[in-house]
Amino acid sequence: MAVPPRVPRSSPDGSTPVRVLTVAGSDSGGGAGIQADLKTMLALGAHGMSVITAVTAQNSLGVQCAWELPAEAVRAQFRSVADDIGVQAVKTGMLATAELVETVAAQLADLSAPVVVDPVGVSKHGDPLLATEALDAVRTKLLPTATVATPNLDEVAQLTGVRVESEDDQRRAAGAVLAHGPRWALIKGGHLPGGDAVDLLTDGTEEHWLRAPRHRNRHTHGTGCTLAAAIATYLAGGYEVPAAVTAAKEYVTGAIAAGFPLGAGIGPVDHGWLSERT
Ligand SMILES: Nc1ncnc2c1ncn2[C@@H]1O[C@H](COP(=O)(O)OP(=O)(O)OP(=O)(O)O)[C@@H](O)[C@H]1O
Ligand SMILES: Cc1ncc(CO)c(N)n1
Repeated sequence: MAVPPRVPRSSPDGSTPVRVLTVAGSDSGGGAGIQADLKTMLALGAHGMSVITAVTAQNSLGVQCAWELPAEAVRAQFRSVADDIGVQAVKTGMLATAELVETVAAQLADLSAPVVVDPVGVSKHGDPLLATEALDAVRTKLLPTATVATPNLDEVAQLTGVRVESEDDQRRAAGAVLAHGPRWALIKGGHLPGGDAVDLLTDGTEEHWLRAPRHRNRHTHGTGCTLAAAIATYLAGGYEVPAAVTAAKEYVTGAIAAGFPLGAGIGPVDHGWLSERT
């Protein structure tokens, strides 16, 4: 198994340490959302910060309840972090409502740091994490701010209408996502059948097919959040997009292989797997 690097101790501007922000929902079970993101950032050697958009009561069986925060609370958290500590990359995850999508997009539009948009729509159990009325704001306000957008196949279908069943479809889906303005699209094939988990990264010119062995482990709670947070961490550390996504894929693949049972349902990936290796 490839062992991904940790980011350098100091960030590209010479300051220490690399600082990454996640704007996402809290997962009480600790496997996805804010908790997955902060663990990923720590594992890869960065200082993680958080803007909490929503609180979920969630475990290995699904999302039992969710409450979004007021837009003012989201804006205030963002300003506190950006104005004082400084942000070298941002990852967005669960944004819950159209108002929060617009609030976050407005903050991102003024930021010069790279942005990874994980357009979270539903949880692994099918529980909604984004209001259907918010899809338009994701397309028109959030995706244009993205350096990389990382939809899974359900999110691609929701956002673009493209149904993906093959690698050719992944290419068409990427074109449809790029039409909404992100610089790069990563179309994750984790939900496709096949011996490998294959993701397509493209900016419309370059194509990178990222392949990793599909692990038969059912403890995959938090895969999408972990991948997007790792990409943001590597971008904050000065990596170019293809190198950042390649290293992030190595990190999530190892975390899936090491995922463990907790609760009666789908357990979390192991964010700490690297510390066993190095
Ligand atoms: N069983 C598996 N073995 C190896 N890699 C996997 C497996 N399942 C998913 N992946 C990879 O994990 C990453 C996340 O993809 P996935 O499609 O699971 O995201 P997601 O559906 O957004 O996750 P989430 O359920 O957290 O929302 C991708 O790189 C994908 O290829
Ligand atoms: C809070 C949160 N964000 C994202 C996901 C995606 O799976 C989840 N299950 N929970």
